[in-house]
Parts: sequence; structure tokens; C-alpha cells
Amino acid sequence: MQLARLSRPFWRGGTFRTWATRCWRRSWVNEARPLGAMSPSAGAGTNLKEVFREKIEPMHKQVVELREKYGEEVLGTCTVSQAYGGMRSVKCMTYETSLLDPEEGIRFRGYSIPECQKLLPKAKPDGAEPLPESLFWLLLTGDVPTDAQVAQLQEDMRERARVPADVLKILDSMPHEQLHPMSQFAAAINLLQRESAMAAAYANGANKSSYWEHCLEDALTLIARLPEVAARIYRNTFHGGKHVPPGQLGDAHDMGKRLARLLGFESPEFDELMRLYLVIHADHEGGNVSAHAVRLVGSALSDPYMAFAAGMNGLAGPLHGLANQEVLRWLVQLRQRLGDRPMTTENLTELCWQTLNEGHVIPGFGHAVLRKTDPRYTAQRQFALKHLPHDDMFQLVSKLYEVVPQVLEAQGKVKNPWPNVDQHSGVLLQYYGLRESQYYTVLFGVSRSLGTLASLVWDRALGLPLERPKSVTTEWIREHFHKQPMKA
Ligand SMILES: CC(=O)SCCNC(=O)CCNC(=O)[C@H](O)C(C)(C)COP(=O)(O)OP(=O)(O)OC[C@H]1O[C@@H](n2cnc3c(N)ncnc32)[C@H](O)[C@@H]1OP(=O)(O)O
Ligand SMILES: O=C([O-])CC(=O)C(=O)O
Repeated sequence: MQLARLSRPFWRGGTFRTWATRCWRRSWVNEARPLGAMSPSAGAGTNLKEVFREKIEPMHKQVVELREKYGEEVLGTCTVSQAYGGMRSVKCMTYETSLLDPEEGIRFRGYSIPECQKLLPKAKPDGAEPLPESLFWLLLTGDVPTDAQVAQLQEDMRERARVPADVLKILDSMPHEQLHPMSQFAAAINLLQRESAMAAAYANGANKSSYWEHCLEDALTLIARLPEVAARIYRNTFHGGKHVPPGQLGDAHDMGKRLARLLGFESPEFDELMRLYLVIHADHEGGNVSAHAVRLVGSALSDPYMAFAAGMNGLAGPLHGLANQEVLRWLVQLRQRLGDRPMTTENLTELCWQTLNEGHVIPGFGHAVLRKTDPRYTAQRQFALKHLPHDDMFQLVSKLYEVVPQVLEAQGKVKNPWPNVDQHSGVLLQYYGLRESQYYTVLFGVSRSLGTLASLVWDRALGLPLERPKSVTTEWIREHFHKQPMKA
């Protein structure tokens, strides 16, 4: 039924084929578009919803064509070890907004982080980091937006941004000292859910072809409200409930600056850090815990609030997003253990071994998929070299870049001894005065809304079905392979 609806003959023209082939190569072979390539969105209007609407049918048709042509091809296999081993590198899902190369790292719609830093619109007059809204536009549409498109999206988001007073009241009344900021964050997202356009539309019998519109509506409202929610949690938990009234922020604030000001920070450099932070943490293809949780829960047609809250519960795990909190704690502990001794390779090597011998991982190092230094780490390192080259903690992080990979290599277990994004973020935040490391994952969560919700809108636009892979028991494996002759 879905396929029949999608296979009208429109795409059989040569022009569409050329376009589709280009897209296919870009998203599946990870081929970057040349820098400065003309954006297909340019001149297509400034309304995100209308620009996105135009994208759906060609994409639908592309998927139908690929399924017709390659539907029976094997994308990936799954061995018994992979089934027990966290399904590492099993290719079994599609995800449009970003793609990861193990050596090179993440590309957002084909663009590397340095390319995004170069191409995406910046804050006027002299911002150097991309505007988070421009990344959302890119992730959703696949196009680098124009300044006018970003300006309209920002205006739309500003109109949606105020969090209902009763939700703030509930957040204010939470037991802040006992409730981790990520628990408060996930609870807040669930509280906002009552306004879900998707849930209301479904309850009112909306046609499934319209789901993406309600999903986009929810995505925009939720993303717009997250800075105030996140700041509320921060000010409640660490600043005695003294808030910066959003009414005092004026109209001109982008998501990064708005978040910075609501948190209580005034420095333009911190605004830039927030923009960079929100952009680089936004998306990391589809299989990471938070993105996959959003996809999975959303596939039951749970609305975007429900789905995103699920993703945030996954992000709160110490092997995933919470590692940023653990890194700062570990760095502080390292400094205490170092005491008066100098920060030499020998001393740091000894302390890293101490961490390993105590049965802990070294937070901020290693990765499930990456096999080189995370380009998000590099982007933050470049920010530090520009803005805080002499900071003590940055010096420590730099020194650990030399020491830890050698220790992990010597330990001989890790597949990737290099640092990931979480190794660097806390050091930048603490430099500007945001020292409460338990809070850091909330910032990661605000950013991750940009990628996971853009992707969720595509899930509904493409009519992706309920996700439900097959599981087997250990008993089943034993029986099944027992009956088969062993491979030589
Ligand atoms: C935003 C993000 O989510 S980025 C990741 C953030 N997480 C961290 O920084 C936590 C520290 N890193 C880790 O725990 C891991 O590297 C992970 C969870 C990120 C990836 O895990 P895996 O894909 O299983 O890694 P890998 O295959 O290399 O693991 C092999 C062994 O090395 C260990 N290992 C991996 N990384 C580290 C590390 N940083 N320190 C010590 N041991 C490590 C694993 O625990 C595993 O040990 P085991 O065989 O005793 O179970
Ligand atoms: O890709 C992963 O598994 C983890 C990660 O770095 C992210 O989600 O940002």
C-alpha cells in the first residue's frame, strides 16, 4: 500500500535520476559535496516546513527505487559474537541526517565539522561558530541554509520558546539535590508532552500521511523550549533558584546565546562556545544509544516528546553522554592524586594505570565505532587553543592526549585508544565558570535534540514502520548451530 502510493512515475525522468544518484552517493558512500556548492534551498523560500515538504516526494521515490532495485541485497550480517557483543558494526538501519566514518568521524549531511564551521551561517556581526538553527536546517533538509532562512527559523523558534508556567513550577518544586539534572531533564520533557501536536493529531484520527507535519511541529516547539528548561534546571540545582527572566533576553538571541544568557553567562566567548557545543554534539548517525532510542520509541508512534525523553535516558549513561561528567570528575581526581608532583608523562602514566587497575574505564577515551581521534574533540581543542591556551586544565587534557593512548595500547584491550568528544567538553565549560559537572550531560541533551528530532521527522515522512528486530535465546543458538555442520 505504502509502496504503491509512492511509486508514481514522476521520478522516472532523467533529471530526477541524476539528482537521486547524487543524493545516493552522498549519503551512502559518504561523499562530501564540494565546499561552497550551491545550496538547493537557496531561493526556495524561507519557510522550513515548506522547504522540507518539497523534499519528501523525491526522497520517497528514491527510497522506493532503491528498494525495488536492491531490496533483496544483503546490507549486513550478524554473527553470534555480534549478537552478544552489542551488535557492533551490524548494518541494519538507515538514518539520513548524518553518517560516521570510523577514521574520519561524523559528517552532517555529507559535511565534516570544519566544513560546517566554514559554510553554515554565523551570528552577526562577527560570530565564528555556526548557528545551531542553521545546523538543524541542514540536518532536516540536506541543504546549507541562507541567512534569510536561518533568520526566519530563529523567529519561529523564538515564538515557541516560552515554557508554560505550570511546567516551570513543577521543575522548581523538584528535590534538586537528590535528583540528577538528567532525571529532571527527562521529567521536564515528559511534562511538556501534554502539548504534543502529534499525540493530539493521532487521537483525532489524523491521516498517516500528515504525521510528519505534527512531528515537525513538536520537534520545533521542543527544541525551542529546551534552552529554558535546561537553564531552569541549572539555576534551580546550583544557583538557589535565581533565574534569568527570558523576557530580559530581547529578540535577537540565537539558540546558543539564548542558552548562555539563561544559564547566567554574559561573555560573548561563552556564546560562541555554546554555538559550537550545540552544533558538534547534535548528531552521530543512527546507532548510538540516544539516537537509536529516539528512533525505536518513535517507531511505536510515541510522539516526539516521549521518544526524545527515552533518548535522554540513554544519553544519561556513563558509557555514553554522561562520560562528559565523568571526565571532569576524573581530571579533578587526577590532579588531587598528582598533588605536588609535576605533570610528567611518567606520573600521569602511573595514575592512568591506577584508574585501570581499580577496574574503571578512562572516561573520554575509546569509542564503539570511531578508530581515530574524534573530530569533535579536535574542534574543541582548536577552540581551546584560540581562547584558553594557558588554562591549567586544558594543559592537563593536552598532556593526556599524549599519555592515555599509549597506556590503553599497552593494556591491549581497546579497539580505539584515542579521545572522544567527552574528553574535551568539560574543560571548556569549567574555564568559563560552568563547573558543575553533574550538569554537563543536560547540555549534550539540548544539542542532541537537533539531530535526533530532525531524523524523527524523516522517519514519519518516510512512513518507517514499527521497529522490531528478532531476538533468540542462548538455548536457541546452541540448538540451532548444534544441528548444523561446523565450518572448516
Ligand atoms: C558521546 C559518546 O558516547 S562517546 C563515548 C563516551 N564514553 C566514554 O568515554 C567511556 C570510556 N570509553 C568506553 O567505555 C568505551 O570505549 C566505549 C563504551 C565508548 C566503547 O566500548 P566498546 O565498543 O565496547 O569498546 P572496545 O571494543 O574498544 O572495548 C574493548 C575492551 O576495552 C575496554 N575499554 C574501552 N575503552 C576503554 C577506556 N576508555 N578505558 C579502559 N578500558 C576501555 C572495554 O571496557 C572492553 O573491556 P572488556 O573486554 O573488559 O569488557
Ligand atoms: O556514536 C556513538 O556511539 C557515541 C557517540 O559518540 C555519540 O552518540 O555522540
